[in-house]
Amino acid sequence: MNDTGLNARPAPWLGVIADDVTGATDLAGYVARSGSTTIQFFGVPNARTAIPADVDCVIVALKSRSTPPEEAVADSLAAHDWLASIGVERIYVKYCSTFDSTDRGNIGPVLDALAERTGEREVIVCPSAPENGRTVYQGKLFVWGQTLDESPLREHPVNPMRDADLRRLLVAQSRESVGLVPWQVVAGGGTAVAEALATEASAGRRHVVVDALDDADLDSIAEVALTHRLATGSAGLAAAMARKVGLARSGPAPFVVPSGDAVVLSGSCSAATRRQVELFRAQNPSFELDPIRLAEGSQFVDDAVSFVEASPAGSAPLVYSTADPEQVAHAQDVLGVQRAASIVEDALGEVASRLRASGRRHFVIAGGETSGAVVHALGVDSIVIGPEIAPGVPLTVSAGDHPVALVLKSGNFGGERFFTEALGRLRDLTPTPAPMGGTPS
Ligand SMILES: Nc1ncnc2c1ncn2[C@@H]1O[C@H](COP(=O)(O)OP(=O)(O)O)[C@@H](O)[C@H]1O
Ligand SMILES: O=C(O)[C@@H](O)C(=O)COP(=O)(O)O
Repeated sequence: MNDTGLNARPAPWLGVIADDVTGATDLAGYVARSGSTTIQFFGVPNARTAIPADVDCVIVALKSRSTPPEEAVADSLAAHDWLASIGVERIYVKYCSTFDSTDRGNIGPVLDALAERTGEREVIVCPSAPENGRTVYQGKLFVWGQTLDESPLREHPVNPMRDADLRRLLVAQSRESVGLVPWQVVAGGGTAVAEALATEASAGRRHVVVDALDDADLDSIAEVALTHRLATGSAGLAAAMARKVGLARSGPAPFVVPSGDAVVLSGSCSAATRRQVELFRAQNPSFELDPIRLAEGSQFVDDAVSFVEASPAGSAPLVYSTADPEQVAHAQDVLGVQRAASIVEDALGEVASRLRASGRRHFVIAGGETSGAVVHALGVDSIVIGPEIAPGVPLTVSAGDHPVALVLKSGNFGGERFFTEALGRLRDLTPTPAPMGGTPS
C-alpha cells in the first residue's frame, strides 16, 4: 500500500535488454509461457511511453548485436535507465544462445557497463538453451552436441562463430576477468552455485560463465539469478527465472489476431531456414531477391511486390534472399558484407511496408536482423506476446491502432515445416468474419 491507502502498481519483475529483435521475442515466448504478461518494445521507449497495467516483463529489443561496442553500450545503458525509470529493479541482458558477436564483440563491453550501472558484483553468463539444443559444459558452448565452432554457426553471414570457449570469447571483449562455475558444482543445486559465484567474485572474476546442460541446471542457476540485480544469458535462464516466479499476476492478456492475408519474408541464411525455404518453396508461390541484381538495378522491390499481389487469392507467397554459403560469399565479395546485408534488409522492409499498405496483415519473418528491418519499416513500436508456435517463436500482435500479426523467427529456430505451421496457427487464431447481418464470432 502507498500512503493514499491504494495499492501501488507493482513494477514488472523483470526488465530485459535484448541485442536483437528475434532474440527478444524468443525470450518473450518463454517468459509468457509461465504466465507472465509480457510486452516487447523495439528500441528504447521515450519518457512518455505508457506501460499497460499489470505487465510482468518488459523487454527492450535493440538492434545492437553487430554494432560497434560504444554504440551497443550507449543503447544498452539507455534501455537500462528507461527500465529503471518505470520501476524495474532486476535486469536481464539477452544475447544469442550461440553468443553471436563480431570480431569487435560488444557483449563484453555491454556487460561491463551494466555491471557498473547496476552495481552487480557477480554477473552470471549463461547462454544455455537446452530446448533449442544449446548447452554449456566446462565453459564450452555446444549446439545440438557439436561445439559452436563446428556447428553451422561457423558460416553465419555477419557473425561467423569460430571459437566455442566462452571464457576466451568474453575475455577478449571485456575489461573484467572471467570465471567459471563448472557443471559439477551446478549439479549440487542453487546454494552451491551461489557459493561458487561468491568465490569467483572474491578472486576478482566478476563475469562468471556458468555451465548448464538441462532445465534442472537452469532452475538451480535461476534461484541465484533472482537474487541478483543483473543476470545475463539467452532465453533459457530467463525461462527458468519465470518458472520460479510462476503466475505473476493476472495471467496472459487477451490476444486477438487481426484478419488479413499473409506473406512470408526470409532473409536468414541459416541451415535451418535454408531447409524451411526449400520445402515451402516447393509448394507455394515464391520470389527470390538477389542482392547483386538489386544493387545493379536489374531487379526491383516492385517486382517482388507485384509478384505477391498477383499470387492466387488466399495464398501466402514467400519472398526470400535466403541463399547457401557460396552464394552469400559471392554477394559479399562483390558488394561487401554490410552492403549486401543492408540491400537485402532494406528491400525486404520495403516489400513489407508496401504489402501492408495494400492490406496484408500477417507477416511471418525469418532472421533476426531481417525481422528488425521489417518491423522498423512497418513502423511497429511494440508487440504483445501470444502463444508459441515452436520453442522460441511466439505469435505476436503489434500494439496500437491497425494491428498486424507478426511471427519473428530466429534463423536457427523452427522445424522443417515451420512456415506452414506458423501460417496454420495464424489462420486458426484469426476470428472468422461474421456472415452479413450475423453476430460476430
Ligand atoms: N543472399 C544474401 N547475401 C548476402 N547477405 C544476405 C543474403 N540474404 C540475407 N543476407 C543478410 O544476412 C543476414 C542474416 O541475418 P539474420 O536476418 O539475423 O538471420 P539469422 O537469424 O539467421 O542470423 C542479414 O543481415 C541479411 O540481410
Ligand atoms: O538465443 C537465440 O538463439 C535466439 O534468440 C537468437 O538471438 C538468434 O538470433 P538470430 O538467429 O539472429 O535471430
